[in-house]
Amino acid sequence: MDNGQGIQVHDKRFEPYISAERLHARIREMAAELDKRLGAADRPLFLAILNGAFVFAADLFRALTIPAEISFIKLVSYKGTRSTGQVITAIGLDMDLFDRTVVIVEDIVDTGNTLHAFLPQLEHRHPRALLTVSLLMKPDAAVHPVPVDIYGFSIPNVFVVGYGLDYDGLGRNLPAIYRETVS
Ligand SMILES: O=P(O)(O)OC[C@H]1O[C@H](OP(=O)(O)OP(=O)(O)O)[C@H](O)[C@@H]1O
Ligand code: HPA
Repeated sequence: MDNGQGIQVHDKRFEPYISAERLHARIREMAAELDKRLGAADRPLFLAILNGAFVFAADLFRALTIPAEISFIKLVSYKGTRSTGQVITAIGLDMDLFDRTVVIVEDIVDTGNTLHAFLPQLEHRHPRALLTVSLLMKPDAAVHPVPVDIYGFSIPNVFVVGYGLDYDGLGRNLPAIYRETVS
């Protein structure tokens, strides 16, 4: 698929953007920051959002040295009424979050719609603290400002694939991140 110049996924061309080495170096730094910030927390609970975050979450979690738990949840979004806007249901969120230190793990915050709709649901469960961690964020695409406490890379408003991120189901297994080639 990779001919040295770029790759094809479905109908789109992509070019190398963030190498596997840069990803892993940055993730080690993020884990060190989390170790420091969560060192006093009692068994912080990492909640990784499926599907995209599964690769990042696995590497980030293994780079931590503090005792911590991890669980994976899937968000299903549908359009509510005009007053409720986007509605999100979390599948697999069956643990008690009361008084827990919870760390949301995302692969990307793009428009912010997902976390904007989901974070209030978590707040309603009264965690002791709620942190958000995202590998990537696209500030120029933000529709809703959402708090991202720790992020790996701030990127322009370009479509990216790889390292868990997909284009129509493909590309998640690429070890690095590629950006769409706009000709
Ligand atoms: O800030 P936003 O514009 O809401 O975009 C971010 C969300 O989009 C992606 O998920 P997606 O719904 O594509 O599902 P996937 O993780 O299964 O690919 C990504 O994993 C985030 O959850
Ligand atoms: O740039 C992106 N790539 C893949 N999935 C995404 N979900 C939100 N933004 C993106």
